[in-house]
Amino acid sequence: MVTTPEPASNDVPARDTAPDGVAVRVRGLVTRFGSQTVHEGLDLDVRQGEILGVVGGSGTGKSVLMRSIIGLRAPQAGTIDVLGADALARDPEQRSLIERNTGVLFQDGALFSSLTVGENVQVPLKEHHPDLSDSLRYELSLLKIKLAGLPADALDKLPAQLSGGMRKRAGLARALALDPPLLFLDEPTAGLDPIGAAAFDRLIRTLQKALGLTVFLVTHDLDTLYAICDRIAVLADRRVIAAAPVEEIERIDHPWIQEYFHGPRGRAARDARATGPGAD
Ligand SMILES: Nc1ncnc2c1ncn2[C@@H]1O[C@H](COP(=O)(O)OP(=O)(O)OP(=O)(O)O)[C@@H](O)[C@H]1O
Repeated sequence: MVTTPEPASNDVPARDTAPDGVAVRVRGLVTRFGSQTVHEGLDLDVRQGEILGVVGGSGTGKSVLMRSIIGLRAPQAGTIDVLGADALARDPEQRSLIERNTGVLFQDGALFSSLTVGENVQVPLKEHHPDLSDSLRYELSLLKIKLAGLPADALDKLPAQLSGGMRKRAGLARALALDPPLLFLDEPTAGLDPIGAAAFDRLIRTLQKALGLTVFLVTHDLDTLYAICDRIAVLADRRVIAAAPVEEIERIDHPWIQEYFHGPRGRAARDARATGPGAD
């Protein structure tokens, strides 16, 4: 695997392992918007090396949770630890360490529309490794684009010239630019047709295994949950009511879980896993 260079000696050391096997630890999280309480004492562990699927009804605070973990919004209370660093610290060194160790794919890809795909992938490289030569940066962006399953000629295209599925892959290439051990994905298969969604699921699983990634994945897609997630965390009643493998989650006697996992779509996703190409 090609890796980005070691930081300079006066820099914060890269940290790519969790001290105790827990890559992300959230404790007592409280999130409020005005009089609306979204999270009330939410606890969650993301274990190193797993794909954790985060599910819950609309408005239960999945995206806000993800944004809090990656430091885009400060909660009213609680602690968030990412690879042993305090994610809520304002200390720029801690922030930089977390930024360098996390890749994020937002729902719409969040690419800069005026930059080519290659330039988009180079943005984090320029920010965190300004000393890299242009040619090395170019080579790295090409590598990431190929890793994300895009053809080399996608490098010089603008995001608007790509299909929705290709834009997601370009966003994934950018998320992987710094070789982060932690990947955050917000609704990665939303808007993709079933074949494209299944291909994207397989890509995430393949990359996760090959690169040893820890993945936090917000989704509504039952097929994704059954196909690639090691554990599922369910948000309801302003907290994580369960975090376990899908077979255990299905059995929990909670109205939202029963409706979600045992409705027609849940049954179809379960059947697809049992009979599909990925079945054991
Ligand atoms: N910046 C904001 N200002 C005010 N309210 C917000 C803000 N961001 C989120 N909320 C509210 O917080 C709640 C949780 O939002 P969030 O986007 O995390 O939900 P979600 O679980 O991801 O939902 P969905 O599955 O529909 O995407 C919602 O009620 C939303 O309206």
